[in-house]
Amino acid sequence: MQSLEEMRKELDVIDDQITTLYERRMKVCEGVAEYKIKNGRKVFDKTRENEKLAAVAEKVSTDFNKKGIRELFEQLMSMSRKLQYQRLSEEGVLGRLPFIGLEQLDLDGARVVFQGVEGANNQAAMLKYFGKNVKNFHVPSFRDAMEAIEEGSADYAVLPIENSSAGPVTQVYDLLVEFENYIVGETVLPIKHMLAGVKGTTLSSIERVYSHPQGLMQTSHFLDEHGTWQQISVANTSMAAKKMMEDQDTTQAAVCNEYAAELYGLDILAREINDESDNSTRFIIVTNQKVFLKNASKISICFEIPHESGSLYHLLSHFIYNDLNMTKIESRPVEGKSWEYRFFVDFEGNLADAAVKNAIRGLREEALNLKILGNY
Ligand SMILES: O=C(O)C(=O)C[C@]1(C(=O)O)C=C[C@@H](O)C=C1
Repeated sequence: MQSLEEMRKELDVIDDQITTLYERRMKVCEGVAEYKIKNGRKVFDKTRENEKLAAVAEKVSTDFNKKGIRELFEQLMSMSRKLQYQRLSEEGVLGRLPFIGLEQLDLDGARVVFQGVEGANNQAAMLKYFGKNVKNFHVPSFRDAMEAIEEGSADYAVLPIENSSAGPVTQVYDLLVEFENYIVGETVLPIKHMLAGVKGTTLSSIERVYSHPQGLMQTSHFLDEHGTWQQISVANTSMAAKKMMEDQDTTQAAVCNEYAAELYGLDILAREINDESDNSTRFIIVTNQKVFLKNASKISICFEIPHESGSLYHLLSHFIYNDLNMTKIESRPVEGKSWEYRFFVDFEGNLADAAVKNAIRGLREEALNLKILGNY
């Protein structure tokens, strides 16, 4: 039997050959890129790649090696594509993205819509971002807020997108796909939940507790201690508070913020019942124009992927090869396609950066239905 040293020497010789061949292959790919730039051809050619993968798998013997050689060539062709996108970027033929860069947002006389009623956390987020003199109105649902912007009755909407303890506000993710509205800003607000009821309500008189599903989730430890209370979801925490005022019923209570409790004349029965003491929610600012701030530093996109092994891995490699820092990934089911998912990715960058254009070009060619949700 050969010694380990001898086998390693043999591997070194083989690897030298592979390395030389790799460089030679990439040199040819540079030529392919030049050809494609000149002739306006797409970099990604799925048919050619599939033919290549089938051909190389034919040339090796065992199932293990067939799988291995496919993976190796998937990787080689993926590197080749990245090199080609880079050449396209250097030649300035990446194309323009349909977003207009602005020095600042047009906030003059802006009308802002938020979901809920007076006292909602959405309202507090709006006041934080736009200041207390902002012209505003509220609507019953997130969908209504999206529609208000789309049809132009509001210029901006403020929508919650994620909570530090309860996670994503999934409905807002889905609406971002459905509507031609774009994220232009974000703000994070600490959220402190109170348990509030009308005068005379006590912890022992409560039978039902009302709040937004996120409010119920974010206070689940406290609510679990009162397991007999029925938990009822309503559209907004402040709507729950308003309902308490309207019903004047001591068998029910609301999970809402302190301002809403005060506004609707409720007593606070328990303070800061949120599971996490630093509970906070991130809100996005949405508009109907494809604009971004020139100093924006975060991009949100979403895309579907072919239902094939390795698809997500290959798509995400566009971030790695363009040195882009991915900060978040979420997935949501695709409507009408059971067990297929749409991915939402946030990464650092500005739409004017070459690296970003390069990554988006690659993602657009290889993903299905890529949508840029905003740069902010
Ligand atoms: O043949 C091409 O068109 C190439 O760009 C080369 C190559 C490869 O590396 O083999 C790379 C990307 C395409 O998706 C298909 C194949």
